[in-house]
Order: sequence, then structure tokens, then C-alpha cells
Amino acid sequence: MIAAHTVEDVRRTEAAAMAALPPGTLMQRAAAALAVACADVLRESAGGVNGRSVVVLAGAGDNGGDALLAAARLARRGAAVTALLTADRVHDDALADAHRAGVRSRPWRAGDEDVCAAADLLLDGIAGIGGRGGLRPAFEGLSAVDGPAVVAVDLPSGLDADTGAVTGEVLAADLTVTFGTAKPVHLLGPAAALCGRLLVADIGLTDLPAAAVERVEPADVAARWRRPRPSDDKYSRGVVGVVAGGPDYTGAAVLAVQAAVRAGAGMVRYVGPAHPSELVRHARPEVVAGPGRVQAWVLGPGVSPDDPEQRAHVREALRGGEPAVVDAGALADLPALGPQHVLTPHAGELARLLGADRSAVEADPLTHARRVHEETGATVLLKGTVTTVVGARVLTAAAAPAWLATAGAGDVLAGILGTALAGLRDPHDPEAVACAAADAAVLHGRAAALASATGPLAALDVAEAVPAALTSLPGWDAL
Ligand SMILES: NC(=O)C1=CN([C@@H]2O[C@H](COP(=O)(O)OP(=O)(O)OC[C@H]3O[C@@H](n4cnc5c(N)ncnc54)[C@H](O)[C@@H]3O)[C@@H](O)[C@H]2O)[C@H](O)CC1
Ligand SMILES: [K+]
Repeated sequence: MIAAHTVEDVRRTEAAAMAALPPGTLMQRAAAALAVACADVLRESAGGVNGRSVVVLAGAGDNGGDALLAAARLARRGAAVTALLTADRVHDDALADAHRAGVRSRPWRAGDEDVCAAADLLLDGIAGIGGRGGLRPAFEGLSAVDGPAVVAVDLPSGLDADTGAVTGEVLAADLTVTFGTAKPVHLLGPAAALCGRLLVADIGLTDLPAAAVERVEPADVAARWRRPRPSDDKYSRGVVGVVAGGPDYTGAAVLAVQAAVRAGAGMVRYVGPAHPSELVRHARPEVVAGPGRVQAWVLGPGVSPDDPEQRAHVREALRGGEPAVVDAGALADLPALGPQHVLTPHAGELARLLGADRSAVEADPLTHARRVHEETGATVLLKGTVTTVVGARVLTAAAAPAWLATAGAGDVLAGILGTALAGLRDPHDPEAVACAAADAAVLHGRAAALASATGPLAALDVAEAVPAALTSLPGWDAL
């Protein structure tokens, strides 16, 4: 897991650390890490540091201070550094140090985007964890600057550190160097993509509280995924019940079932009409047709709002209280839910649940997913390039390959997640449910990466790649 902490927690921890250290120590540590990272980037992209041109954008806060101190260090290594000051006042001591090192500075002027574009490296210290609301109008043109390698100090300026909300123009970075711990912005969509590569520099912050957001890594999935033990039988491994598809949407039933089987369910039951039941059995002869006892449900893929029979099966399944994936057609008319129920909307479906705009959800997935979690009590898995899970924990899965934006991919995710839920040791542990949801999303993305290695993928390919995705997880063999 990669842990991220809120601004409030970072500021509190930072204050405690600063009280025990000579003034300016933390900023010097941050600047030292920043300068080393910038030098690495310059060597890679421009062949060296000496004589290379660096433009530093320095704002009013400590973020600008970090950038100016890093500018001084780069100038001492021979770089030609210009500091463009984006605020009337900047960190005095840091600016004085930069000047002593030979950095030239002047206030930002209209048209300075051209100066930035001509640099080998652009260091963004306009605003850090105190920033939000997108770049201010005078700097909006920076978002179109193309050419230099861009390194963001702590986070790309204009992003909201706690939510990752993108509400205006942002200077996208190739590398973001953050201090002490990641912030939610680095792990959440759509902001994570604007951060580029992430480097968490150690500045000696200790005693951080519990993380606010965590990114689940493939090794975490390997450690948690339920594997058969010698004492297991097909029931103890977890039976997944699938209420999916109907006479009109037969494919969703096949895809969800296929994925649940391939993710390692002990048994899969399919509940639905004769057609597509016979298609499901044709695709997966192991599947048992008809209702019965299950450890977890997959409800809703391909279930039409005009299908009273399948919708009655969904309602009946939810009454049982077992963990369930609540997807697509099951997202309408939600009954009372608990954390063992995982809603799996995409941005459009989540927007409908809230009566909000899809674009607002896409710009700030965490805030909107959190609202649905608070209103329903269910665990929410919001699908997107980056998947966000909000329940007893807030978890993300790193960006999945864009090839996964294909019909039926969501049905496959629902099947994988059904198997993850059916394998839970304690299905009423809300944290375990949130982890299962994120694990399924990571596995889904990994299967998509394998399935798209040879070109465009189809959803069924993703389901079929799940076993290989599991065995390729780092640490899978060691367990
Ligand atoms: N442990 C740590 O995280 C450390 C962090 N350091 C650095 O300090 C900054 C946070 O500094 P702070 O002064 O609190 O806030 P900012 O630098 O973000 O500046 C706020 C400043 O910027 C203006 N502003 C806000 N939004 C925008 C915007 N969209 N565009 C332009 N200007 C904006 C606002 O008005 C304020 O005046 C942290 O990020 C680290 O870089 C320490 O140096 C080391 C320890
Ligand atoms: K910044």
C-alpha cells in the first residue's frame, strides 16, 4: 500500500517535527531532495546539469520556498537558473539564498510562458498543500507549455491536496516530488495522471497517523487473495451467486460468470431465465443454475429496468444480507444497504445516484463517492481510469490500461469482485470488504494489461487473463 495523509495531518506532524529541529531544517531537507531529483531529470532529459537552463516558478508559500532553495542548489551545480516570482511576496530567506547562488529573479510577466517553454527544466513551486482552485488566470497559459521536463514541488499547482479535485487549469508534471508522505491528490483520479511519476522524499516526519487514502499495490493483492487450502471444499472456498443478464442482455451474464469462475470461486450459481442460462452453461459447464446458498452475490450486470423477474431476484438476494456487488441494473431503487454491499457505478451512474453532473463526478471522484457512501452506508467502488473505493477505508487502484474502456469490462470486474467477497474470512468486516473491492480492481487492471499486450482486448479476454494476472502478482509464488 502507498499511504497518503491529509493536509491537516501533515501540518500537525510537520509542526511537531519542526519544534524539535533548528528553524528551516525541514525546508532544507525538502529542497535537498528536490534538487537531487531535478538533477537526475536533467541528466536524463538534457544530458547533464552544468550549463542547462532551469526556470523556477516560486509562489508566496513554503512551496515557493522549497523551490527557491532547490534553485540555489542547482545553480551551485552550474545550472543557469531563473526564478519567476508568481506572488508579490515570496519566502525571503530562500530568495536571498537563491540570489547568493547566482539565481536571477524577477516577477512573472504576461507572456513568460515562452521563457518557460525554452527551459530544459521547469520547477513548479507556485502553490503546494495550501493551494486549490486551479492555476490563477495569470498563469493559466502554463498548462499549454510544451517542451521542458516539468517537476512539481509537492503537487502540481492548483490541485487540491486532500481531494485531488481538478477544478481549473493545471501545469501537468513529469515528476512530482512530495515530502514525508504522499497526499491524497497523488493517488486519486484524475489528478494522479497530472502528477506524473511520484517520488516521496524522506524528510524525517515520524508518527504520522492512519492514512486517509491508500493505493493498493499488486503485492497487497497477492497477500490477501483467497487461495484454496488442503482442508477446503468447493463450498468453503466461496460460492458466488450471479443475478445478471436477461433475455435482452445475455452477454453480461456470461462475462460476469466467466470472471467469477476464473478468479477462483469454489462454485458459481447463475440465477436468470432459460435464455441466457443455456448460454452461461455452454460457456461454463461448471455453473449451477438456479438460486441457493451463496457466500456473495453479483447483482445487476445486464439486468434491465424493465425485467421484473430479474429485479425481484436482485431484491431477494439483497434481503439475505450476504456481501454483494451491486452493479448496473441493480443500482436503481436501492434498498437499505450495509458496508458488505459494494456499489460499482461508473461516473455516469454515480452522478445519477446523486442527481449530479457526470463531469462534476469526473473532476472530483473522491468527494462524490464519499457522498454516496455516507448516504447509503454501502461501500462504493467508483470505476474510472483510477478506481476509487470509499468504505471503511479509502483505497485506490492505479490507472488501468485505456484498452479496458470497452463494452463488458464492468461485468468482468463485477464477477472478479464477487469471488473476492465470497472468499472473505469475515464478510462483516467493513475494512476487509473495502480491501476486497480494491483488490478486484487491481486484478482487473492487471488482467487487462496482459490481455492488451498483443493489441486491442475484448472483455472476455480480460476474464480469461485473470488466472495469469494472479500468478504474475509479485509475491504470489512465495506465499
Ligand atoms: N511536510 C511537509 O509537507 C513540508 C512541506 N513544505 C512545503 O510547504 C508547502 C506548504 O506551504 P504553505 O505555505 O502552507 O502553502 P503553499 O506553499 O501551498 O502556498 C499557499 C499560497 O499559495 C497561494 N495559492 C493557493 N492556491 C493557488 C493557486 N491555485 N495558484 C496560485 N497561488 C495559489 C495562496 O494564496 C497562498 O499564498 C508544501 O506544499 C511543501 O512544498 C516544507 O517546506 C517542508 C515540509
Ligand atoms: K507546486
